[in-house]
Amino acid sequence: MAGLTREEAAGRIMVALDYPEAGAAETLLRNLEGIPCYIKVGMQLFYSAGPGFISGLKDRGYRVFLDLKMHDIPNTVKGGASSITRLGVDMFNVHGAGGQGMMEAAMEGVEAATSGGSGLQRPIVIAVTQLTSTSQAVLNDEIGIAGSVEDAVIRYAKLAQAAGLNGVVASPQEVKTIKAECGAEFKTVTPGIRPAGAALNDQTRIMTPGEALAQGTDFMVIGRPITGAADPRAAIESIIEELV
Ligand SMILES: O=C(O)c1cc(=O)[nH]c(=O)n1[C@@H]1O[C@H](COP(=O)(O)O)[C@@H](O)[C@H]1O
Repeated sequence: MAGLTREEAAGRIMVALDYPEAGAAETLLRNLEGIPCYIKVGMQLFYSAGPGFISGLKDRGYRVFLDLKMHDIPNTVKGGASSITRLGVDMFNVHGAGGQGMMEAAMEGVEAATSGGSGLQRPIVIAVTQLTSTSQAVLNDEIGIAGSVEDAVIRYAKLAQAAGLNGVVASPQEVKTIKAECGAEFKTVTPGIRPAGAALNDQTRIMTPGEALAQGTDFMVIGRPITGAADPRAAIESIIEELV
């Protein structure tokens, strides 16, 4: 629908390896072998498999998004960002709720790790806005933030941009407004992707892969619709098919 090549389409998909240990993740990777997708490692797998798993992915040529959603005082986040940068990942995230100062500290951490001829690449740094599991009702009535989800997301996106970050994690439903407010170059990474008919699980702000691409999203984070499928390779192939 959007004229992407198969390779471009695969490159926009970030497969979320939400597994309890490396063995299960390796089984999935073997199943998807040869598909040039991005790999997302989140807290469940990283806390279990650790930095060695990340270097293994990099050695095999994968682009890696390390999703640890750092949210702490600026000094701690700065140190964490340096350590993550030294793992050689292509992308990592912090939580926008830490505010502009915390996000600036993350960028200082990246700078500290990459300066002085370290030879390390600068990862793309993005901020989590409002989780895609958060509904309008939960935001207003439970968390106690007034206004629309979209307003809250845009507020974080602008703070992230002011802090020098490269983009945000948000739902595909907010992509057009983020791009309008922050510019086309500001990256949008969107979970909450559900092929037509797939189970929503705990996601609330969702779109199909084709709809998300039409909104102009840069990357789609997709976990269970692929990892929970009886045939994960067929599942990702069918998503790629929807995007070309
Ligand atoms: O930062 C993320 O990646 C993230 C942010 C967000 O708002 N919502 C969200 O679902 N995610 C992650 O994206 C993935 C979505 O997985 P599925 O719901 O299984 O497709 C999970 O690994 C989540 O941790």
